[in-house]
Amino acid sequence: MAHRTLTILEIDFRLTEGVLVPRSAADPWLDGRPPHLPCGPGDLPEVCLLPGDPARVDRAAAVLDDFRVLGQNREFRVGVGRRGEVEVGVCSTGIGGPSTEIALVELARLGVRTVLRTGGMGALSARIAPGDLCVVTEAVREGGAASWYADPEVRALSSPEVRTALAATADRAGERAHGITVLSCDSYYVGEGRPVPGLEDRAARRFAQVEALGVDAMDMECETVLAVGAAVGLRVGGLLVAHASRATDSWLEDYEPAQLRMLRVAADAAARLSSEGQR
Ligand SMILES: O=P(O)(O)O[C@H]1O[C@H](CO)[C@@H](O)[C@H]1O
Ligand SMILES: O=c1cc[nH]c(=O)[nH]1
Repeated sequence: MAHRTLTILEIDFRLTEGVLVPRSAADPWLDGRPPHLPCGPGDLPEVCLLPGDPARVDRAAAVLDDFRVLGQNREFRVGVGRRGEVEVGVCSTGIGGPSTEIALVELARLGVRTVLRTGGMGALSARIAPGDLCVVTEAVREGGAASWYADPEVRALSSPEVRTALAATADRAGERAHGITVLSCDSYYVGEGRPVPGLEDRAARRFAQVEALGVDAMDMECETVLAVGAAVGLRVGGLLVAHASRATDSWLEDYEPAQLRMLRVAADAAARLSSEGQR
């Protein structure tokens, strides 16, 4: 519908029932297209995978048939493919709460109904080794973008049917996926207790604080996906892969195969959830 948009004196107008209407600043969608995600009405299926990293959108081509990229704007790269007979979307969220919030709100308005974060994490629990898959039960909330959508005492939980689909699909693929609680934080370095020159003590205090919480892992988007997604009416869940273990101070250098295992399980779960929705 972009052909119906006119730009006059650098202001975008849309033609609505024969009348030219300028783009609203309060609600800056134009002809059903959002201001950030590079897609429009009818482009996306009802289930969407949400990696943080835009490069993981292209990796999804290895697990989805007829995969095509719809476009990229900023950190938001969007593609669509098929797992079996079922269409599955993939949209990168970028790093952290603010860009993830934007993706969720725009996806919900574009008609997506179920979202699965497919991301990396740092394991805190010694039972989780680098490369292990984990199904998220809950994200511990540390504020940020999600606090505008759900009060701090509201728990950020995955939807039971999404969690069940991910666990069952992982099991069928022969993966021993851990059920985990993840702490989501909008800071990768000091916030995740990593030393920064001159801030080593602060980072060490933070890491001790994180360890005392007793969570299984840390990432930067699960809270937003679960809390904002639920607030805007989506079914939500997350399948994570341990890129690193903070318990053993180990890092998975050959990360690609682990990401593909995660994407394959997530794509199967997405197809399962989508066909359940159609019954
Ligand atoms: O693996 P992705 O989904 O990119 O996410 C993880 O990687 C980034 C940090 O390197 C953060 O966004 C973290 O949550
Ligand atoms: O240690 C890690 C690894 C991936 N993602 C994170 O947020 N932390």
